[in-house]
Amino acid sequence: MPTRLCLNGVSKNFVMHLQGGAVLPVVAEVELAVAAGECVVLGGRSGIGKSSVLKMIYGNYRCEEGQILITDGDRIVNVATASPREILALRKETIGYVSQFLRAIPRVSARDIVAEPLIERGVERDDAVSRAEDMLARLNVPEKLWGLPPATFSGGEQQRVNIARGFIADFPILLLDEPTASLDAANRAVVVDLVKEKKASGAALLGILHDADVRERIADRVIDMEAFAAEKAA
Ligand SMILES: Nc1ncnc2c1ncn2[C@@H]1O[C@H](COP(=O)(O)OP(=O)(O)OP(=O)(O)O)[C@@H](O)[C@H]1O
Repeated sequence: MPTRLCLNGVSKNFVMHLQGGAVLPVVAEVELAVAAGECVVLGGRSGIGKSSVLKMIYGNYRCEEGQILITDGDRIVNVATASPREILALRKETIGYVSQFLRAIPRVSARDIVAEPLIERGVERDDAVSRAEDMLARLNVPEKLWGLPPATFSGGEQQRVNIARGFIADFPILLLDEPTASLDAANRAVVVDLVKEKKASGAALLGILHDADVRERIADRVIDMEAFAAEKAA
C-alpha cells in the first residue's frame, strides 16, 4: 500500500516567551510512516509529545526541523515548509482531524457542523445534510438535538458530533486525538466500526488512543514515542 504520511527527523521545541524565552524541547528526530489502509497509534507516557506530533502534522504547531510529507493526489507536500494557504487546502481536501473537544461555533446547529466538511468539498447541501443526519443517528445523538447548537450538549454528545464531523468526509489521512475519551461502550464500538471502514477504503489513520480495548481492535502498529523523547537526544 502506498505511504500517505511520512515524518523524517521531526523535532519540536516550545519557546516560552513569557518565561524569558525558556526553551522546552519536546520531541526529537521523529521518524514514522503511515500507509493507505493502516491505523498507527502513538503510544507513550503523558507529556511525551503525542498531541504535539498530531498538531504539527495538521499545521497547528510549527515544525522547526525535519519533514512532514503528505501525499496529496499525485504530489507530495511538506507541511513543515508549506504556506498557510497550502495548509488550508490540505485541511479541506486531504487531512481530517478529530480532536477530543468540539470547537463550538455559536448558533450553528449540530447537523450543519457535521455537514460542513462535505459542503466545503462541493457536495450539494441537501445531500450533505442528509448524510450528516445519518452519521448523527449512527453515533446515537438524539434527533431532538440535531437542530441545536452543541454548546449546551454533554461532553459525550459534543464528542460524538465532533466524531461525526471528522468521519463524514473521505479524507485520505485522518488524525485522531483520543476520539473515544468520553464515550460509553456502545459508542466506542461505533467508532471502532468507523475506523475499520476508513481503513478498508484506503485511508491512513494516525491516532492517540488510551483505551486499550479500542486500541487492540483497530491499531495495526503502536509507535512508542519514548524513542523520540527530546531529553534522550539532549
Ligand atoms: N503550546 C504549548 N506551549 C508550551 N508547551 C507545550 C505546548 N503544547 C504542549 N506543550 C508541552 O509539550 C509537552 C508534550 O505535550 P503533548 O500534549 O504533546 O503530550 P502528550 O503526549 O499528548 O500528553 P497527554 O498524553 O498527557 O495528552 C508537554 O510537556 C506540554 O506541556
